[in-house]
Amino acid sequence: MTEKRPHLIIKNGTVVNDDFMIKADVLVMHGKIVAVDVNGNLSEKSIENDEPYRIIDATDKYVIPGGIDPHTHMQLPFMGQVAADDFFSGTCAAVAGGTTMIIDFVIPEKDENIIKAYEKWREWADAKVVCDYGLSMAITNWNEDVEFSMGEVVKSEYGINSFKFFLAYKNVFMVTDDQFYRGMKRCSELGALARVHAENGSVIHEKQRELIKQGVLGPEGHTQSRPEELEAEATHRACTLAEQAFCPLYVVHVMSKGAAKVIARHRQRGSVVFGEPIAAALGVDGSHYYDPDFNHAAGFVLSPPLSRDPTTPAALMDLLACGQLHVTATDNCTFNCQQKRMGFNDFTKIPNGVNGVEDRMSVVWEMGVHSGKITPMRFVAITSSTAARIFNCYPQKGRIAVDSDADIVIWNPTASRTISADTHHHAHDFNIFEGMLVHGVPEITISRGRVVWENNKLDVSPGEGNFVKLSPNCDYVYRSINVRKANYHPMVVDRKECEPRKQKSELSVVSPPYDETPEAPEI
Ligand SMILES: NC(=O)NCCC(=O)O
Ligand SMILES: [Zn+2]
Ligand SMILES: [Zn+2]
Repeated sequence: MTEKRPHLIIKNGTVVNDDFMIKADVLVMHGKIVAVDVNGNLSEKSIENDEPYRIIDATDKYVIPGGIDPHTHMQLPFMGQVAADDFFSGTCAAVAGGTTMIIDFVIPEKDENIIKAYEKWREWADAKVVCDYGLSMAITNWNEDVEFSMGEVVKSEYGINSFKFFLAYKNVFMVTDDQFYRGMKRCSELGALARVHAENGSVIHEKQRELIKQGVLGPEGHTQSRPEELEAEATHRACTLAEQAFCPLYVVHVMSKGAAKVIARHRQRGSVVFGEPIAAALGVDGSHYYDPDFNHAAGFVLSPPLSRDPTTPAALMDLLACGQLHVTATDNCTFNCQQKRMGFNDFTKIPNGVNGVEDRMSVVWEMGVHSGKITPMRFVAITSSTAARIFNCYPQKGRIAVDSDADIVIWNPTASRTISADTHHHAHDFNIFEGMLVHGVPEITISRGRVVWENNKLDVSPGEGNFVKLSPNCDYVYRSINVRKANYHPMVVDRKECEPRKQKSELSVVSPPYDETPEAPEI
């Protein structure tokens, strides 16, 4: 084991954090960063006790914190199928693309105890992950058991600090507004973050029925049943209810300009709300739903759908650049062509979900840094550090600094590659970015000090990754909300001295005689 995992001296690279970049050497021992040296003095002499070490030359490369993908669904049972990427292939794809931590979702069935569901996910993931992972918990129902169990899973033995609510998928995962509000009040009590899938599930359900009746059966029905307005409406509702509940909110998969604008408007009013566009929305658009090939069109089906407006991907990147959107994720939830064919004659049965975990870093680099919109520092912020801050694992994750975990990527900004299902490390047989040329390539990925990806090859074993417990009461998301909560006092009007109300006959109110009542104005 020690032979396979020597200490690492990364020399001559440019270290990039979200707030500075500088030429420096980095020393990695026992899974941690133990030195960052701007004088270039690190050498084999830095290694104690003749232990095995390896020097990595990072000349002309960036040394960046490993990517954090805060939104994945590995091996998710969904719409009668199980997502093709399990925690092994999914995390293999992650590290091949420069991502060293994922946050996946426990999604209990409506009548399932959330602690039982949590244990199931841990069992699935612990045995298979090749990099670190955390969990977020979905709340798909509301009752006393759910309310109590939320309090349990935020305890340190479980390590959950965020809860996700679906306003879509009627009769499956969707919660009503009152359940959502109560859930967020509970989050606020517990110091947890609320996350939301924002779409109007009830109206979508109606539109799906209308379209099927009208004979629209193919994947084009998916986009037509989910107009962008229904994403914007639900996003506005979610932000409004979160404000009422004194709860910070994180909107997952922001897919449209309308939803992004809603987030910006609420932030302008002081709301603590974060927006997460995904790689799919930054790299491709919704024109694919009209492709005559069912397999192709169905391969792009996810919810909310990709925008039909071809200017949306660039607009979302602009908002990431200027700080109105905050993190990039993937919603990685992959299905084979065969699985997508479940909905051949009925688009409502096409399993929803696409890939992203392998290609996110390169797609964001291409659309952001290579296009000249953002700096490498902002790239680090939106692919890693801000997620670490929001989910309360910073600077353990998301930073190149002494004592941080050695989750590091040696990033070659001048290399390029063409994305393809033929070469990807996902378990499924389709890639929504097929044929896309991306500049910016993760040449080496290091997970807790282990080189897991190099020379286009994986060197991993299932179960090598660790579960990262995430604790509540994160200052980054709760500081201002806690002040607002403390300043809020419901108003009570003191009426103790009030006389009982007089009988109607005693009241001296003079109402005008009937014929003097002014006429209603004509419209
Ligand atoms: N997004 C999607 O289509 N599939 C995964 C489940 C979800 O996040 O909504
Ligand atoms: Zn979702
Ligand atoms: Zn999702």
